[in-house]
Amino acid sequence: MELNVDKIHYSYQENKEPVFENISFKVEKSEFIALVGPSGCGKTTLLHILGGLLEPTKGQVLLNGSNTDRMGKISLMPQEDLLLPWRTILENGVLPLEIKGIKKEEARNRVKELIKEFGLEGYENAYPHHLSGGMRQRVAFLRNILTGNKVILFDEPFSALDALTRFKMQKWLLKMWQKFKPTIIFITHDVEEAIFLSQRIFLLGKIPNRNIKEFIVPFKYPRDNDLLGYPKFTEIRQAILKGLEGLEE
Ligand SMILES: Nc1ncnc2c1ncn2[C@@H]1O[C@H](COP(=O)(O)OP(=O)(O)OP(=O)(O)O)[C@@H](O)[C@H]1O
Repeated sequence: MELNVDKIHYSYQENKEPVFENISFKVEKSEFIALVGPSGCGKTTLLHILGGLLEPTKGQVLLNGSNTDRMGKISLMPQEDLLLPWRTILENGVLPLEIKGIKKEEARNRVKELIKEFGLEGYENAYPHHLSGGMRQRVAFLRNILTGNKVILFDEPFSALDALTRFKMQKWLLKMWQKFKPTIIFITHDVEEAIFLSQRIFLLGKIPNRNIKEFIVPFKYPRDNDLLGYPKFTEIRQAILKGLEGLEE
């Protein structure tokens, strides 16, 4: 699904300084976009608008060209995985299918198949607290894939993970993205993570800039560790860091 953000403004309260004004951008079907910016610039607010949790004060968000209700069509993945602690991994996985009214047996079989693909085999009957942070994120992502939503918004999903798990999860996410082809918008504070994962990076400005600066990441997929040593990687990182520094002046 493609997303078209058309001159949106947002204020949490009337007469208060807006979080942003006049933001426009377009995201193509199956694109991977990273969203970076200084703390408090409005990244989460923007994600909540895209996901339909908030409505823009002005402007509109079009999903495949239409101004329909976005809730239920776009998935939001926050840092906390939102798994139900009293349900096993299998039972957590079947939730979106249960909601769609799919028969129990069929739902369980579909989830079991995916559990394998998501590297969670053997954990079907475990509870979320038995799993590592990275594994819980996989279950959360599996659940999002089962909703059938073609746009997935990530709000710093890996920031609580240790460096090695995080790197493994980045590679895993890219693999899953290539397989299922959702459109992804991914907030991160980590510039290297943004470059490693995405095709384009949006740097969200701060008051009074409040606009979006775009960086193209030209590397092909699949991507691997050696990317971090490429001169072009360093060049993009420097350009983004310079952009971030410029916002602090
Ligand atoms: N519910 C709310 N009511 C009023 N103001 C809010 C609310 N949520 C966020 N804000 C304000 O809106 C601005 C943008 O916040 P937001 O959380 O979107 O930024 P962010 O870029 O995601 O920040 P961070 O990187 O620190 O997570 C901040 O000034 C914040 O204080």
